[in-house]
Amino acid sequence: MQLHTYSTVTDASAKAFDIIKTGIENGSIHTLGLATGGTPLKFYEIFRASKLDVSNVSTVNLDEYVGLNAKDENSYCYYMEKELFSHMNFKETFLPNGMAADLDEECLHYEAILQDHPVDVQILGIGENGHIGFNEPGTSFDSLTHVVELTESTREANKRYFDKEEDVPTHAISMGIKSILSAKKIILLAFGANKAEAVKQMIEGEVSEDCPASVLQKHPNVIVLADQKAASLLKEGIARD
Ligand SMILES: O=P(O)(O)OC[C@H]1O[C@](O)(CO)[C@@H](O)[C@@H]1O
Repeated sequence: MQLHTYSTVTDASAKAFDIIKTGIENGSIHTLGLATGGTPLKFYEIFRASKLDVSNVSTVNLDEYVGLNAKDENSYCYYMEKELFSHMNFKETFLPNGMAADLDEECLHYEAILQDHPVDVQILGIGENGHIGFNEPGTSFDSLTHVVELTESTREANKRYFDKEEDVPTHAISMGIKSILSAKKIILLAFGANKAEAVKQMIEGEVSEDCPASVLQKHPNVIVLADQKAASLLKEGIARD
């Protein structure tokens, strides 16, 4: 795992975009894995301002809430349209359908989409409890796309986007840990002091399902782009550049 630390979110996000831009321009990125939440907002701002030609690029998103339709401002589908897709010319874009009548069927369907669109680079955020996608602590490292019951800590962290706490969905569809690990390259963004403990566990902790992000230690090509606050609990002297 490589770690790069930056003094600003903008610098770290610009680095993430540089890597993606290079891959798209040299033809090595056909499918881009995308994330939602607060973390990648600056990355998307830089991305959409670039007006990069992405007509040969497909995207797959990590997750979607169950029960929110594409017009719901809190759905990840709405978020992606607003922050990126409506500004760009992607070939095709995929998110799990949280409105599917048969959610288990939808998980199989999404996993088939992932098989047809192997992810070249996956953008990830990290939850305060170490979750990646919506894979909460305890999720099997062998998991594929599945329906997740959200933990109280994740619902609490995400309630800032909703009018009322009870509006925060209780379930989501998420790519599984195994699905995420099949990406050829992973760029994890982590910003803010509230992510410092999760970043420490991810990088220095033992690889354990108690911290889903720790599984990234086993992936051969992971770059962590963190601000100094998120990296603040790491041991002095840990390899960084
Ligand atoms: O970027 P945020 O809003 O801190 O959220 C962290 C993670 O939690 C989620 O919002 C939910 O899984 C992810 O999309 C994100 O990577």
